[in-house]
Amino acid sequence: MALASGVRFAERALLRPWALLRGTTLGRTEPAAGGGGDGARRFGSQRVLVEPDAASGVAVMKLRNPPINALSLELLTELVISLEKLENDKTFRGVILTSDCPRVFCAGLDLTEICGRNPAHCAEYWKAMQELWLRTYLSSLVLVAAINGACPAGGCIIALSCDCRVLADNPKYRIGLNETLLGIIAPFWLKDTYVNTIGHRASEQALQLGSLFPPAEALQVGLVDQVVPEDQVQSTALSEMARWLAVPEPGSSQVGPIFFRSRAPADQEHDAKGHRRPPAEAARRRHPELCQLRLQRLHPEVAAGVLGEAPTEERLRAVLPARVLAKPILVGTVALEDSSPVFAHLKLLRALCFAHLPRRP
Ligand SMILES: CCCCCC/C=C/CC(=O)SCCNC(=O)CCNC(=O)[C@H](O)C(C)(C)COP(=O)(O)OP(=O)(O)OC[C@H]1O[C@@H](n2cnc3c(N)ncnc32)[C@H](O)[C@@H]1OP(=O)(O)O
Repeated sequence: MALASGVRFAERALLRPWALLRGTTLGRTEPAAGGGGDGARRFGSQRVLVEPDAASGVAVMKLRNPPINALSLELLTELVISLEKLENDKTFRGVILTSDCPRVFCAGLDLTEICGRNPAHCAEYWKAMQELWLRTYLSSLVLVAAINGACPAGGCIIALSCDCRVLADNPKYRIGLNETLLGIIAPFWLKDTYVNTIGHRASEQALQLGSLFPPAEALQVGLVDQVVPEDQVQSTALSEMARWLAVPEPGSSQVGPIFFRSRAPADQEHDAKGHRRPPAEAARRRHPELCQLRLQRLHPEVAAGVLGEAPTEERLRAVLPARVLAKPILVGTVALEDSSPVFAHLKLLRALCFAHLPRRP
């Protein structure tokens, strides 16, 4: 949610996602649907459509990377840029995140970005993913997720990074962190995000089992705040947004993501002169491990030994999309440096570990 109003992401140099973009048109501006009589203009990029309403200070941001809104490097990058653009525009205080693709909110990481790619690409991809997480989780805007489709894995993380979640009541629209079923072990920050939302025991169970919750269960466990008929998702999200924005000067109080989402000692939040650090820098100080993530090409046996048991080919074949498996798999693993202070906590650092599988016959 909103941070102190004067606090913005000054540390832009750390977030230079446009450098990652290849062949993407950004900043296209066109009249908003419905006339845009208030002067608000629709803008966006190839994969992110932004419909701003200057009068209410709320923008609707739609993911449109068909068919399933997989988080490709381009989509991650364009999301970061679009959010940054709105954060920099004082007109806007809230964003509703939703999908422009039927039946899917977001399928999570684009597995084609990490299968059969070289370590440099995987590292670039992993970094972009973390940047989006930091950008959403520590956003100075109120973020409401209008979840109008399936919401597994990375899609769920995006939703969890929002202040509030409204899910369409369709049993096919399941939500949760199913990473373990893919042989991906949740990094600590992903686990923490789950715990912060649904509590320790529920997270322990859900993460380890890779549970995907249908709407009623998602509501019961606290993963979403409202479940409503599909045609009411958008309007409910707008009502929720109004409720959050009704709080005077959200973020100028001590109640905001920094308050709730960190347990940082004061010296990580403030510099020697007592000035509040930019949120991205504060987050990096709290979690130096984030900066230390390195892609290492580990020998499969080493990966299995260091990172725990590698998933079997049968298991992966059962869950991974056929298109992904058609490519030579993997890739290696993302792990923390040996020198990381948390290296001992294996459960937390088994970040992204796939088995080394032979080419599909
Ligand atoms: C804030 C930053 C993010 C932090 C992220 C932290 C880490 C997250 C880890 C992950 O996200 S790993 C990815 C896990 N994702 C999944 O398990 C989703 C798998 N997909 C599905 O469950 C379904 O596809 C769906 C999303 C429910 C949609 O079902 P639908 O029946 O509508 O479509 P499909 O026929 O299944 O798929 C269409 C097409 O898309 C391919 N595909 C599906 N998922 C992915 C994916 N994640 N990456 C790449 N490609 C994917 C699928 O293979 C089909 O391809 P085809 O060529 O048409 O056969």
